[in-house]
Amino acid sequence: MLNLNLIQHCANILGEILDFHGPADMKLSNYYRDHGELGQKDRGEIAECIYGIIRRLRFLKKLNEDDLNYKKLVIAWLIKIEGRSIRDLEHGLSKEEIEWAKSLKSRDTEKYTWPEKLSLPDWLWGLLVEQYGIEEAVLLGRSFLEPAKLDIRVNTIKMTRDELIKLLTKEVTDIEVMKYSPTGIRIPRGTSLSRNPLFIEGKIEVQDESSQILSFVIDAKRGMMVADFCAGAGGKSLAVGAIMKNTGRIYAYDISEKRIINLGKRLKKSGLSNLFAQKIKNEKDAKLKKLNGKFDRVLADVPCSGTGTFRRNPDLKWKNSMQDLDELNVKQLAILEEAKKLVKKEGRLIYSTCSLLKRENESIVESFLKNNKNFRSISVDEILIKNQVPLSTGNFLKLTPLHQKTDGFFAAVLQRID
Ligand SMILES: C[S@@+](CC[C@H](N)C(=O)[O-])C[C@H]1O[C@@H](n2cnc3c(N)ncnc32)[C@H](O)[C@@H]1O
Repeated sequence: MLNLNLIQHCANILGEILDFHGPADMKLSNYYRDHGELGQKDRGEIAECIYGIIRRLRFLKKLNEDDLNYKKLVIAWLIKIEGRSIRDLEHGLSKEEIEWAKSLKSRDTEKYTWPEKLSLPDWLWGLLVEQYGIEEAVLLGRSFLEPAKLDIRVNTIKMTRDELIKLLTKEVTDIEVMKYSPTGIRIPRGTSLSRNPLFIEGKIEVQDESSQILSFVIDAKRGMMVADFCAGAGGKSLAVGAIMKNTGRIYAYDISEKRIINLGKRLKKSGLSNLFAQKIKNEKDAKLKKLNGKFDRVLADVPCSGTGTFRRNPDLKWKNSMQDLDELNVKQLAILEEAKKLVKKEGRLIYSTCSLLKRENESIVESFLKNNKNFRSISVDEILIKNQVPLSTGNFLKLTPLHQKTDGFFAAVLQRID
């Protein structure tokens, strides 16, 4: 619960974050760095408040009559979402602010539209309703408002999940064994791990359950050649490397130098020696040519709207537009068209996004299959069964925070059949 002395800090941070230039978590870290007087507990409470406000920004702005007065946004969040009483807040507020806070009580929020109540942009609400129907869209919208717990993957190169649980029980009270991923546990959000020896020694990684499940969908076997086309900082490459028990070879590519450098740092502590990371200029980089037709598995975890990750990255709600979605669609198909060239005969191309939108998922796969008759979609369910993942979502992997309590995620497995 927010200590009221921190209200002004929260208002200052909102002033920096709400232009939505740059990631919210980075701006928050920068603020903490410039305000060394804020202790660990204060930082936790501030983060809770800031993310709570970004999650419900549209609703809170509406209450605020669209006035971007940052302190009032914090007050509205405290009163309407956190249920704090006005008397509790009084000593930190001016007379005018107290009067305004009192007026909040009488606002009739029932008459707000669904996207206002659920704090979603109209364009996205339209797509969700079209795809899921209004009832499920409302439930999905509500699920985006629930903050996610912290998901951990055990690095099975170094220890088992049981060993991890035994060790962690001493310091973390509420540990859940993941329902689907055989390598994961879920712990309370806000648990600080950066100085934990398990993290420093590469025995654990922070990774959402959906991404852990994907690493089993890739179905990489010992000794295989695997390419991770959009590897980012390597979360999925590292997980696959461990599943392959440090055999075979994984080539991880990304256009972002910074992410490839971060991957290198994580790789060092992972204990893996089967992973090679390289920066590429773009999906047509000449480096890739000599590897055409060489891979058993090629993952294209393409850039997307991130609609599946709103619980963790609520600022994404306010960063994308319909036009961005059009541009993303072009890029997604272009990457898939280049990634396919790396797949060998009988090999598999895995297309994935952390999006809930058909336009970025099924529609891209459909277009691809239409133009590439030498690929066919194979059942994700069957792969999951073989890998002892107790989950069934049909031909494609389709996860949502509403149904599986994971980030929203999509994957299709496309086998080369010529
Ligand atoms: C969804 S993220 C990947 C996340 C990553 N697989 C992980 O598990 O952390 C998409 C990545 O694609 C990269 N990217 C964007 N355009 C690309 C391209 N043309 N070729 C390769 N990677 C690209 C971005 O830099 C970003 O890291």
